[in-house]
This record gives sequence, structure tokens and C-alpha cells, in this order.
Amino acid sequence: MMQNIILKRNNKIINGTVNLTGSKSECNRALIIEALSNGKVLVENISDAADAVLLAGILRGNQESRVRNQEILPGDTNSEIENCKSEIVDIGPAGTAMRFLTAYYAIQQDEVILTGSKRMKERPIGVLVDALRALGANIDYEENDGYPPIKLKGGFKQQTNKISIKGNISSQYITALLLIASSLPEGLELHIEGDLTSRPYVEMTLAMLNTAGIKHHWEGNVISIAKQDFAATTLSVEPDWSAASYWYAIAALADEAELFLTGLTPYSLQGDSVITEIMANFGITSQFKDGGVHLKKENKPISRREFDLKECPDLAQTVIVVCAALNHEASFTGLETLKIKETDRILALQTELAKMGVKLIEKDEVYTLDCSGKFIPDNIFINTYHDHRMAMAFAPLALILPQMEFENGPVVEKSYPAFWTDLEKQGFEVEEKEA
Ligand SMILES: O=C(O)C1=C[C@@H](OP(=O)(O)O)[C@@H](O)[C@H](O)C1
Ligand SMILES: C=C(OP(=O)(O)O)C(=O)O
Repeated sequence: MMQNIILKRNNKIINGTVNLTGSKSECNRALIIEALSNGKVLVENISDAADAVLLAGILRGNQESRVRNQEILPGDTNSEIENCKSEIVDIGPAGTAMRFLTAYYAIQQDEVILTGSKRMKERPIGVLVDALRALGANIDYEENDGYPPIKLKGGFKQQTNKISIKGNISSQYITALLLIASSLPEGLELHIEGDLTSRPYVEMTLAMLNTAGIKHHWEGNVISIAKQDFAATTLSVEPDWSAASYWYAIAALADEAELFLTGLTPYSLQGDSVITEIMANFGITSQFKDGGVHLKKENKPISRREFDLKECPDLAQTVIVVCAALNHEASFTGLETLKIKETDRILALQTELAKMGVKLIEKDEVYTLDCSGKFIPDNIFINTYHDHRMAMAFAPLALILPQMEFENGPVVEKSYPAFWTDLEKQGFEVEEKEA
């Protein structure tokens, strides 16, 4: 039975400490590196995020999600894959796991079918599959060309070390290739075509590889990694800055706020740490001390009207909802990739913001908020579209709305399973309701 969440807040003063789980982005990179390193690299502080727990299970061998020999996947009864003899790995809704494992299995010997949730079968993988095929991998599509599920047939034989890849669809394809690059017999010279989206995630990958002893050279649009061995090391996963963004949003919508988020540092590998700069525009100061970050709200007029979110797409929902809540009619760019994430996040934002009379209007790839028709509904029902960030980005609105109901509370587990209990600890009323 699906549980909805009823959320209320009876005062607008926030004061407390929050311990966030590890970043799923860092954790999933670390797990692939660990798996490729022949025991040299270990991962410390594995994230509780469901996407990370799932990948750890798959790579460390105690997975429930891995279905062996001829077992039938839920929802796939008519598919050809039900009769196959390969191992089937189901990564559910985990985008990074899908992309990183595609590259990982492409260079292993065993035959594997990689599949995922209904939505995962709509999220494109063709750009990565084309690149891996050019390198020498044997990969077939099981249902629709360009989309999971895919069959990775083993027998990798490197054909070239120079490949090109589009940079503007998902940086996860690039990360996936970089993670396996040093394990390729001839290394990799990766040419990025056009704009690179989500660049900090590529930098995170290279920084983590560097910690694991893998050197790279990045000049212009070419990243090169030679064949080399991993060094013995431990990769430690930092708390999740994307999760921290919801607490920044809560602080921005409160009358008074003092929050301490433990474990976060100013020199994060995560591009989403830019939330400190973004939220400074909304009067939230960030002070790093005592092993974490102290947030404090200062009441001041909002200064910035234009936000380019190309380097931090996972912050888009958080920032747009905060602006809508504060009637700040800002405009946003860099949102192109949002349409192929857990849901079409543009459409989801437009639909849910409309429930309080706010419009998000697109013109030539610039999205502008129109709050002229905004109203405060007595009870708002937020659809979440299997997207953790729809639930978490809208939750701070409980500070300005009398009562909210969220479809499918457990959706947050993908990256931040303790989200609702953390809200409760900070004085929100959180009630489960059978849907
Ligand atoms: O590499 C990563 O860990 C991620 C990259 C981003 O995806 P895109 O590169 O597809 O924008 C981001 O949205 C996702 O949540 C995590
Ligand atoms: C886009 C996201 O995840 P993924 O692509 O890994 O499914 C996200 O966490 O916002």
C-alpha cells in the first residue's frame, strides 16, 4: 500500500541540527572504482540513498535486485528477456547506476542484461552505448533502440582509444566512460562534442579517480586517461549537498532560522554546494565551523533575478519552488536536461506550481515565474511522479501553506530516506496516510 504524507508546520521558526546521509553521486562513483580496483580501493561511509544501497548490493554481490537465469522481472512478462539465459540486473530508477554499470559491464566477460523501472526505459542511453560500441563493446537493445533494457554480451576487445561523445545530454555518460578508462588496455581519449552540461559532476569523477591514483589530462574538450593501476586507498563519501538544499529552502521560507548541517565542508567535490551562493541571495548565510555548516537567516531583499542552473540541475526544483513561494519572479536557464530525469521535471513543476496559481513560462529556453495569479490553497495535493526531488523541493512550502499532502512519501528514499523523519525532528507535523 502506498503511503502519502500529510505535512504541516505551525510556526515559522527553525532551530536545530541535521545529519545528512552521504552523496549518492560520490558513493556510486566510489563503488564502481572499488569494483574495478581489484581490492585496492575501499569505500567508507556508504550512503543510505536507495540508489547507492542498490548499487553496493549489485557490485558487492548480496543483491536482491539481481535476478539469475530465466527468472521473470516484475512487469516484464511479455518481454523477450523473460526467456534469456543471462544474468539480469535491475537498477530500478537509479540513473547513475544505469549509466555507470553500462560501462562497467561492457568490459566484463559475463553476459548481463541491465534493466530498470518503467521510467528508466524512457531515459536515453544511446549516446553511451554508441561510444562503448565504438570502443569495442558488444551491446544489444532488448526492447527499444537507444533505451534500456540492454544486453551486454561480454567479449570486449578494444578497437580504438579515441571516441567522441555529445556533452549536452547527460554528463553521466562521460563519467561512465571516465570511470572505466584506466582499465581499458589502451586507455581513453574522450572528445566532448558541443556544450558540456553538469560539468561539476565530471570534475567530481576526475577528482575521485585522482584520489584513487588515476591521473588524467584535460585540455579543451579532450579528456585523456592512460591505462594505469589504482592505488591502495579509501574513498570517503561526504554528506549530500543536494539534500542540504532542502534545508536551505526551509531556512529561506522561515521567519527565523538557525540550522547546523553536520559534516559538510566548503571544499566539496559536489557542484551542488553552490547552494550556499545561491541562497546567500535569499539572506541565508553559511558559516563553516564545528565540522559542518551553520545556516542563519538574515532578512534582506532578494537581489538576484537570473539563475543559470546548467551546472547544478538537481537544485532547479528547490530554487524555483523557493522563488515561487516568495513571489520572486526570477528567470532560469540551463534546464534542458530536466526533461529526461526521474520525470519531465519541467512539466512536473509547471503542473504542481499551477495548484497555487503560479506559472513557469518558457520562451527560447528561458523559464520565467509569473506569480501574479498566486493564491494560498487550504490543502494542496502534490503529485510526485516517482521523483524524490518533487517531494523534497515542495515540502518547504509547508512553512507558508496550511496543509500539504504528498503522493508516495517513500519516493524520497532514492537519495534521502530520512527526509520525512528529519522534518519531524525539526518540528514539522508529518503524518502517514494510506493512499
Ligand atoms: O553524475 C552524477 O552523479 C549526476 C549527474 C547529473 O545528471 P546529468 O549529467 O544527467 O545532468 C545529476 O542530475 C544526477 O542527479 C547525478
Ligand atoms: C537526476 C537524478 O538522479 P539519476 O539521474 O541518478 O536518476 C537526481 O537525483 O536528481
